[in-house]
Amino acid sequence: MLKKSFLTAQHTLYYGTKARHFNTTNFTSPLLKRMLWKLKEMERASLPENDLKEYNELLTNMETIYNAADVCLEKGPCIPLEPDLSEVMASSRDYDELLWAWQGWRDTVGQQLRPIYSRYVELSNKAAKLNGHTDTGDSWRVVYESPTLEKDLEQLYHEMKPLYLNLHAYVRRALYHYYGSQHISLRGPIPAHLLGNMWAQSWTNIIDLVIPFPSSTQMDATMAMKSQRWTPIKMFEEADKFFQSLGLLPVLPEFWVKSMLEKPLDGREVSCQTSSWDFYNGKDFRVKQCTEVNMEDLLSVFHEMGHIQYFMQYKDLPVVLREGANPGFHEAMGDVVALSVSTPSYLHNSELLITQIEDYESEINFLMSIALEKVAFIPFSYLMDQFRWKIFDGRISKEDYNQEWWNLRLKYQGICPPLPRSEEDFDAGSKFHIPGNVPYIRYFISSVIQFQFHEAVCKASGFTGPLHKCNIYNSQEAGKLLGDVMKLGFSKPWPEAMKMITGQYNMSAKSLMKYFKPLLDWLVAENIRQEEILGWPEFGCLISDGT
Ligand SMILES: O=C(CCC(O)(O)[C@H](Cc1ccccc1)NC(=O)c1ccccc1)N[C@@H](Cc1ccccc1)C(=O)O
Ligand SMILES: [Zn+2]
Repeated sequence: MLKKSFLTAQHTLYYGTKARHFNTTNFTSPLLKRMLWKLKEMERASLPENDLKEYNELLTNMETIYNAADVCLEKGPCIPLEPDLSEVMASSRDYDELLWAWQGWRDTVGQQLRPIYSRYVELSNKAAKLNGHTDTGDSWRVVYESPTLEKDLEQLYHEMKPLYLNLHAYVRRALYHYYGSQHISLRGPIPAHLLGNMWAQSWTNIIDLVIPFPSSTQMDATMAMKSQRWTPIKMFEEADKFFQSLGLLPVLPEFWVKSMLEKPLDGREVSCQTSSWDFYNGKDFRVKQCTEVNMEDLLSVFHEMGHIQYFMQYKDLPVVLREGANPGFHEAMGDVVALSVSTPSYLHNSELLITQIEDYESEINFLMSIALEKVAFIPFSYLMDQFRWKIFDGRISKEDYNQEWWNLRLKYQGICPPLPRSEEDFDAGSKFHIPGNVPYIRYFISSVIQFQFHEAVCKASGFTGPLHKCNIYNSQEAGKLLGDVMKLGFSKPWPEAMKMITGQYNMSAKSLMKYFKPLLDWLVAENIRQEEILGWPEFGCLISDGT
């Protein structure tokens, strides 16, 4: 991989340097200007050879540490993140067992990564400056072609904040009832290890603790998938069928042969971080996923098949334009389709949901299950690059990585570390995308635009009911909207692609807020009834030594 990465950089340097000879100011073709602008973005290829070699080694070391990490039981096996530790975080309801997994993962991964990360930051910034950017954060943001990007994102975050605060207060109350007042304060943040996920980024796994109407329909497609002996292949076939029902492209035969759809049983060490790959030859597209048979992974399958669909739709463009309109678009396509997959109507048609009761209580239960995924994710996906942008531009110095990480986790998510943390730790490094050098604001943007796309494709399909009941299965009109934008790749500025789908140029949280309106109304009433405090005026966890 190191050898290939070096050869790729040489290729990028050769063509990027050639592109730099052209002054495109007076060029008449916008497409040509765009292609040359893209070619000039050489990233790491601009580094002197020895720096480039060191940079690639740092990235490889960080990813190796992350992939090889596991947590060892006193007597007995060492267990990896996927699927074992994630399963503990999802299903354990024992405060101390959750604490063991949460701390073990961070002790193993975070501490090793810390010294490597600060050197990676230095070299990454050096490359950014050689490409004419102020720092790596600047170079990451330039792909969105928007001088007001940071302000626009802050505005979107504030539009959605009331929804998050009400969900947070309600969930805190439910966890307070279950884990008790010695662990949770109703005026404080929520301990980070109690939310059903290693990073508290998705709260769907604690639906059983927070379900508003326990006696009404609880969508549990996971049980049905397991009892009907679904397999990972079947999950990908279902996704492929759904995309075809929209008039979009089926995956090619090679996909089924060359993808890795399950964790290998032959003991091979693989990275179980999910990813999709375009081999740029117009026919080889692959997913690598350690798929488990459950609803969460079914949605992840749709997410990845959205990447694959994008690859196939733009496969005939010049290579330099084979990208999403912006990285958020590439992350959103699969999730738009997944919003339909989550509906009782789709699950019923797939025989994953027997009863389909349409009463108010089932509707609130349903909206809660979607909010635990999508609303809980908003502050997490926002803070991940607030953190890194500040490191890259020097506002966060390497001595303060962990303190600043927890300041942001408290400020935006209202969660706290259930154990004392120090600057020996690097808790941000426990999330793949940090050692994996994968920007994260794309997922925040996807969270917003996927609801704009959902509203647009539902309208195109002729659906007129409430957004959360819309299932676009079999709608060629819906598929055409998405397909036409995916065919553009990176050839047009993303606002034009946005206008093609939604009729407007800008990102807006209105669709997301419209989707969750019935739930927000219920949450506000419930929180008033319980006299909840919105937010967390107290700031720390009740650490077990009673402080
Ligand atoms: O990381 C992922 C899914 C993996 C991916 O598809 O976004 C993957 C990330 C990755 C992995 C290795 C190298 C680079 C990126 N992205 C792709 O495979 C990808 C991205 C852009 C174009 C083509 C493929 N999801 C995020 C956020 C998320 C998304 C959707 C639902 C829940 C959570 C997470 O799990 O925290
Ligand atoms: Zn993705």
